[in-house]
This record gives sequence, C-alpha cells and structure tokens, in this order.
Amino acid sequence: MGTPLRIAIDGPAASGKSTLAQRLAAHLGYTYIDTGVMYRAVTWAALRRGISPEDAEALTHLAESLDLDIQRPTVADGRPYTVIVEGEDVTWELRRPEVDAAVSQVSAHPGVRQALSQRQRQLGLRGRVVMVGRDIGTVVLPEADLKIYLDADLETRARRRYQELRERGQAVSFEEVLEAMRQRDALDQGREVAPLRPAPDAVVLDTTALDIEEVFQKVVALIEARCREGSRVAR
Ligand SMILES: Nc1ncnc2c1ncn2[C@@H]1O[C@H](COP(=O)(O)OP(=O)(O)O)[C@@H](O)[C@H]1O
Ligand SMILES: Nc1ccn([C@@H]2O[C@H](COP(=O)(O)OP(=O)(O)O)[C@@H](O)[C@H]2O)c(=O)n1
Repeated sequence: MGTPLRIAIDGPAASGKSTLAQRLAAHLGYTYIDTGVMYRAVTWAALRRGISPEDAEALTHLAESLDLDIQRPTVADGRPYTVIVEGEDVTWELRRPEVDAAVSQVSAHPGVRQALSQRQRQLGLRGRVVMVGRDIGTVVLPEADLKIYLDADLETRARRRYQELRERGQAVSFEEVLEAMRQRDALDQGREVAPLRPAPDAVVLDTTALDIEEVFQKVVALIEARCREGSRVAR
C-alpha cells in the first residue's frame, strides 16, 4: 500500500479523534471530515423544532432533508470549520450540553443513520480524506486503507472534555460531564445499528497515557511503516 488514501478514525467521545484527524489531514494535505457534526446538526434542528428524540419518522425526514453546509472557518475563534444549518451559523451551538444529551438517542434511529451515512460515504469515496466518527471503519467506509480506533478511559476523556468546555466559558461541573459521557458511551455502544466498536482490521490505540504529540507521532510512524510495506510488495 502507498500512502493511505482513505483514513478512518473511530472511537468514543474525547478520545482525541478530531485532534488527531486535523493534524493528520494538515500533514498529508488531505480533507478532514467530521461526521459527528452531521448527527449534531440533525439533533440541534430537532430540538429547535420541538421534534422528540424518539420520533423516528420525523427525525429520518429531517436527516434526509436538512439544509446543512460545512465550510472553511469563517471566524478565527479556534473553530476547525463553520457549520451552517438553514442559513444560520450553529458551529458552537452544536457543542451545547442539550445537544450532547440528545445526540446519541437521535443517532440510534436506522433511518437517520442511513440518510447521513450515505452523504458521508459519497464524501469519503472522493479519497484523500481523514474521516472521523463512530462507524467509519465498520459501515461508512469499510474499504478504508487505514483504520484507527482511538480509546482512553472514561475519567481521562471526561477530564479532557471538561477542560475544553471550561476554556470555552461553559458553566459545567466535572461530574455532569462525566455522567453525560458515560450515558453517551452506553447508548453508542449499545445501539442495534452500527454500534461503536473497532473494525476487525482497525489498529486500536489507547491514548490514556499519551499526549497529543505522542498520538500523532505513533500514527505517522504507522502510516510510514505501511508505505514501506507497500513498496516492498510492489517491487
Ligand atoms: N492525547 C491527548 N492527551 C490530552 N488531551 C487530548 C489528547 N487528545 C485530545 N486531547 C484534548 O481532548 C479534548 C477532546 O479531544 P477531541 O480531539 O475533540 O476528541 P474527540 O474528537 O474524540 O471527541 C480536546 O480539548 C483535545 O485538545
Ligand atoms: N459516525 C458517527 C458520528 C457520530 N455519531 C453520533 O454523534 C454523537 C456525537 O459525535 P461527535 O463525534 O461529535 O462527538 P465527540 O466525540 O466529539 O464528543 C456520538 O455520540 C454518536 O451518538 C454517530 O452515531 N456516528
């Protein structure tokens, strides 16, 4: 294999997926695609319209028809991209605790998943992408050339997310973040369609004791090793 053209990164909340993916995409000159943002956008729109997170039919219709645009950052406030839903910049709205609390329930509906996975697969098939989510290696792009599953223990992930939210000025307690994350993990791992788990051919990397740079270096080393293997086979 040469440089992997499609890289899939899956794992639970705050395992470091987006951080790694953005650095890898910049390093390789690839496009970074965050699929979680699409599930968050549907959830945000549902909350605004008063659609219940249990209403499969209404949510499926929303996922199929939502006017959603993910653009290059339009404001220099640390955002990796700007998300426009129905003409409104909702980039930071999507990170609010209300969205966190409902997103796993919304994402469990097969109709919602089908609508969004289809859009994601079309983007992924273009190649030269680093795609992040929960089911990229298992469902969205099972033919990805490199699959990474990032993990870290719950406390560590909750601490990372807590610090991130506090730095952004959100008034949350560590216990609230921990409990919300525990519930989201359970729903994401327990759903019937596309449950969160590593693909059989994923490289599982536990980041509990690794800093951001160490994770990045490990994955770059992995990509370089795969490239060397590929060129040996090709010779
Ligand atoms: N290996 C790491 N060590 C410490 N902090 C990390 C690490 N990876 C990511 N972070 C921090 O943890 C938070 C969540 O990371 P993020 O990449 O958004 O996770 P995910 O995309 O998996 O939800 C961010 O504030 C990020 O800077
Ligand atoms: N490919 C994906 C991506 C996200 N999701 C859902 O969307 C939620 C938010 O995903 P996210 O990647 O934005 O969450 P964080 O890891 O950033 O906290 C997850 O908890 C899942 O319920 C999914 O089901 N499948």
